[in-house]
Amino acid sequence: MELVRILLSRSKPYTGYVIAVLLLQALSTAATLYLPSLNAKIIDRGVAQVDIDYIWRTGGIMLIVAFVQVLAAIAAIWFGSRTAMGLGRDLRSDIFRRVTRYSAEDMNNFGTATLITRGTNDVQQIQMVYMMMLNFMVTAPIMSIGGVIMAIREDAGMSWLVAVSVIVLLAAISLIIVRLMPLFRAWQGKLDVMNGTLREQIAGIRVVRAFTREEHEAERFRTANRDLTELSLKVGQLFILMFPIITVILNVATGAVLWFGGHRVDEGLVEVGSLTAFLQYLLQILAAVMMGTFMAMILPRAVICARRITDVLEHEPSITEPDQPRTPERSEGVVEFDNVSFQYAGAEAPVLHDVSFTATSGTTTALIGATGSGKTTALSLVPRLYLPTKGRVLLDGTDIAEMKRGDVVKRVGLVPQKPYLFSGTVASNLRLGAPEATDEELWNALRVAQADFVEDLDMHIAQGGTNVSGGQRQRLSIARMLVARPLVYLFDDSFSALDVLTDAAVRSGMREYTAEATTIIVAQRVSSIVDADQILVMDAGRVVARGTHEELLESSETYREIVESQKTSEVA
Ligand SMILES: Nc1ncnc2c1ncn2[C@@H]1O[C@H](COP(=O)(O)OP(=O)(O)OP(=O)(O)O)[C@@H](O)[C@H]1O
Repeated sequence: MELVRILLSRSKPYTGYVIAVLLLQALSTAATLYLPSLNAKIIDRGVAQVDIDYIWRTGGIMLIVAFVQVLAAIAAIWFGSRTAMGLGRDLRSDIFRRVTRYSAEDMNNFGTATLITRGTNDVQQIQMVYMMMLNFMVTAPIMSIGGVIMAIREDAGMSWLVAVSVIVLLAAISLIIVRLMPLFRAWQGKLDVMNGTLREQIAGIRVVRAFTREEHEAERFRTANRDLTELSLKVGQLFILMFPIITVILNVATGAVLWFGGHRVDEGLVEVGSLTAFLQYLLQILAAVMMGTFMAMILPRAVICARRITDVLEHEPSITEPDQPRTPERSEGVVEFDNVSFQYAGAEAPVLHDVSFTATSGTTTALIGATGSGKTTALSLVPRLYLPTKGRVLLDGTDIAEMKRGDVVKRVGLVPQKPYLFSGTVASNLRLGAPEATDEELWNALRVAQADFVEDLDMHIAQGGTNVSGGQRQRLSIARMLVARPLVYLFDDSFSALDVLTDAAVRSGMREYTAEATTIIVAQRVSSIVDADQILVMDAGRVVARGTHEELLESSETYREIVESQKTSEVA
């Protein structure tokens, strides 16, 4: 079972701590078990025979035992917490490390939201169960078995009372738990729905406002929220029921012990002190039973979480490092697509079919075509975000599948369609690919990328770059790539948020960077690519025409249509 595997394998670094917890808990429980029998002695010998000296002495021992019990319990919890928290930290960092090795395809398959939940909430569940296990694992068995032995030693004649109380308590708690479990499972589902709704609404708040859908969305959220609340109330009601029921059982058990015990004291079968001790042992046994049932209640959830975490940790990234990596002998940045086809995992048909072209250094290759024709997909094969399902992508003559990821990334820079900025400053974002870049280099890249809104390199950038506009984000991410100075520059529709004049200014400024490099541009606007050395016209995943702007105007009907459609829209 995954939970056992996770706990056993990951406890290894904390073996010393785990042993300490177990020993300390054993000590603390033994002390707890010892106390009632000392109490019995004080009553039966000290009080009954008015032996003040004996009362003092045994009372002193009780004090020391109680002190040891408290100290051992505190220390056990301290070691237990450190172990459980340490295990949680290790798990989280392993999940993080594994996820950073995932390819784009793996990320698509899992989904960001669930990976976050698994790395936070699920780990927390495991931590909690582990912490309880460490503390109950020793306490509950010792307390229940030891309690039974000690109780029988005090008065064997009433042991049937222990059996009856345990059975009644178990039956009552089980009845409640059986009704709670499905509610718990449903609750997890409802929580997911509410989180999902909330996430979607916050992320899409602008669209909601733009289409004045606030009322509709509020209603959707209200429903999700109400479902969760109703279920939580049901869970709460059962929980509330649990406490009075347990209290009643404990009190009835106490009453029964006093009733039957009282008669036995009358008959001289047992002494008062032993009766008191018996009562305390009975309560301890019932407490141990409650611990056990509580564990049984939270265990299934942890089992599910462990399974979800194991799925992440054992998922082999779909793109792995080659066993014998090859490094290209040249460093020119020549990109070659050799009969490349590509199909997304789970998709019904390929989105690229037999794409072949070569982009050499010092030249610009442009991809143009209808929405969904596969331009972005083709571009994302260059930095090895995906591997082709057929054919090869070569970088300086070497298949990128055979290169180390680091070697590919060093040579290739991509400005994605939706650029992402990290929380920090302009400088920290620009230095992402070149940590040693000087301020001067940053300013130069900003100037070329027309990011003239930046007045200070320490300007704050919010998570995701949400405190700058879409166009500004694009300029910053262009600057970020310029700073890294790769051999291959990939622009995925990176100029779309720029106006025509800025677009032209950026492209002409970039020549000082890209003169020797290979540039591949995906563009919607023909004006962005008229100067390109070769233009590939894509349609439904195929390259249907290639050539310069002039050549294509002559030869390609599709290209002419694209040019015409843009002229019409410009006039309009
Ligand atoms: N992660 C994915 N999983 C499955 N199919 C995908 C995925 N991403 C894109 N596709 C599909 O692949 C096809 C090509 O998409 P791609 O993004 O490469 O097109 P594009 O030419 O760049 O479009 P646009 O100009 O709109 O950016 C589309 O039909 C799209 O539905």
